[in-house]
Amino acid sequence: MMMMGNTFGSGMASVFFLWATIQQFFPNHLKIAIKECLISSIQQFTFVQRLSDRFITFFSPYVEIKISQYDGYQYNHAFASIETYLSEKATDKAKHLRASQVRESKDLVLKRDDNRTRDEYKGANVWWEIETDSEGFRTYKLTFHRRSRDIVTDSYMKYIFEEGKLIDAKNKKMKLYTNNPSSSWGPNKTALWRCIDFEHPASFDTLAMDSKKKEEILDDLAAFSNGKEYYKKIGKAWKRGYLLYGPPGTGKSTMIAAMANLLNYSIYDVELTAIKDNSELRKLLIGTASKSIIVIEDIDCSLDLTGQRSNKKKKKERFLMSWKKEKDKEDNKDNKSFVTLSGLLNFIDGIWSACGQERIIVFTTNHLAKLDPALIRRGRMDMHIEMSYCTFEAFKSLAKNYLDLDTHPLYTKIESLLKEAKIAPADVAENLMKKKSEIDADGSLNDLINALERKNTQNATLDESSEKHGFKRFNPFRKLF
Ligand SMILES: Nc1ncnc2c1ncn2[C@@H]1O[C@H](COP(=O)(O)OP(=O)(O)OP(=O)(O)O)[C@@H](O)[C@H]1O
Ligand SMILES: [Mg+2]
Repeated sequence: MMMMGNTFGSGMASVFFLWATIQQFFPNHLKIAIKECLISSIQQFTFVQRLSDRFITFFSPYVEIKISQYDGYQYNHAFASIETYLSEKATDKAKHLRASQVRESKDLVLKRDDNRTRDEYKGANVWWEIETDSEGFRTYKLTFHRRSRDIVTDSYMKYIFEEGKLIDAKNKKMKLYTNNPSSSWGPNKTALWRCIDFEHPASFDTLAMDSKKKEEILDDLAAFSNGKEYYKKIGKAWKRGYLLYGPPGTGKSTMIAAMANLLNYSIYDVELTAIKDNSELRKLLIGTASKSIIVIEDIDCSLDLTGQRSNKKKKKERFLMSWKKEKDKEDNKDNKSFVTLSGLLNFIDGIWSACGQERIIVFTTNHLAKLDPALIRRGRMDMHIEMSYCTFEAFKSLAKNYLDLDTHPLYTKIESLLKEAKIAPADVAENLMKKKSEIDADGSLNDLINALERKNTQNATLDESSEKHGFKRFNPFRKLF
């Protein structure tokens, strides 16, 4: 076809060149005769081409439709539906299958495991093929006979998109995506995100924290997820930011998992240090789907996001950044991120955030005081949630969870020790965990009491030495809000 097109083009050029020469040198009556002759040969040529087109179509009567994983920067959700449909539904027609066991189910689940699958719909045969380009982006190619064109375009495509969505809803499969290039997860390897099924047992029922605070968070999440019309009415992008702060082991990551389970959202775990620059961050964030939680853990460690820098310091940093960039270009081995605070802020409240709807952004930090006030101001991070050391109320909820205990004679002692001790729920949970085959509530509670007493002695020693040296113990988690 291509060759035929070229021949036709160069043939036409020669005809026009000939005509120009004739115009210049030939008498009128000859010109008219030659003109008529030329017109009839052009007509014959186009006729031959039409004929050859029909000939090719006759011998290759197949039509192809391509569905790519990404439409520009945006993830193509039709692609995801096709993938779900093909991997779960079209197994009876596939030659190669993959068996796996899913969560609580005892049965093996069969999934398609070949690159080419035949499917049948209302008597029409179609073939699906997956192609991966050099950058890792995938494209589904659908091939069918042209006589099935109407069935395929009018109803088969609609059918598979709907089926794919239904299967996803039924399986309630949430995904955990990461952009970390070092992770070698499969099977959905893409250049932007890699993902696995998200299966975390965390829930708000098992999360030990102040019950009033928990209630507030649950109400906020419910208002957000049902707020489609409200956000539209007030003209705001349907998104919400949560900042979780507190010492290590107080349940920040657990709360994110509980949020995902509650709302049935997928999680995008953003590794900022693996992102080259602001434009790569933008690409990544635009590639996220709706109904998702975008998580940036330990934001203070991921980037230099400290606030109130002096101009002099800023200038010096900018100089160092550009120098480093040049150096990176040179040896291309330093993996440092060049995402800036403004790049991040731009995403949070810029137009990028409006590209997708129903998205939650969560930042976590152990050091609230280290963050730039611009990053955590209200409106950007709508709700600031302090995850604190274990209180007696949180302990009771952990004991109920781990030991099935509502009350115990040792509770009074534990309550008074907890008033002094700064112990994370993770450490309490560690002591309450079953160490033998049988639950030994007394043993676990005594372990906890020993741990609390040790903590209190350590704190007392620290306080004593602080007083002696005339400084106060620094508390980075002082409540700012
Ligand atoms: N509030 C809590 N309620 C129930 N379990 C908790 C709580 N906090 C911590 N845990 C337990 O401790 C483990 C560690 O908690 P998690 O990873 O959520 O802490 P974190 O605050 O994210 O810590 P880090 O700041 O180090 O990331 C969890 O697997 C969970 O079992
Ligand atoms: Mg964590």
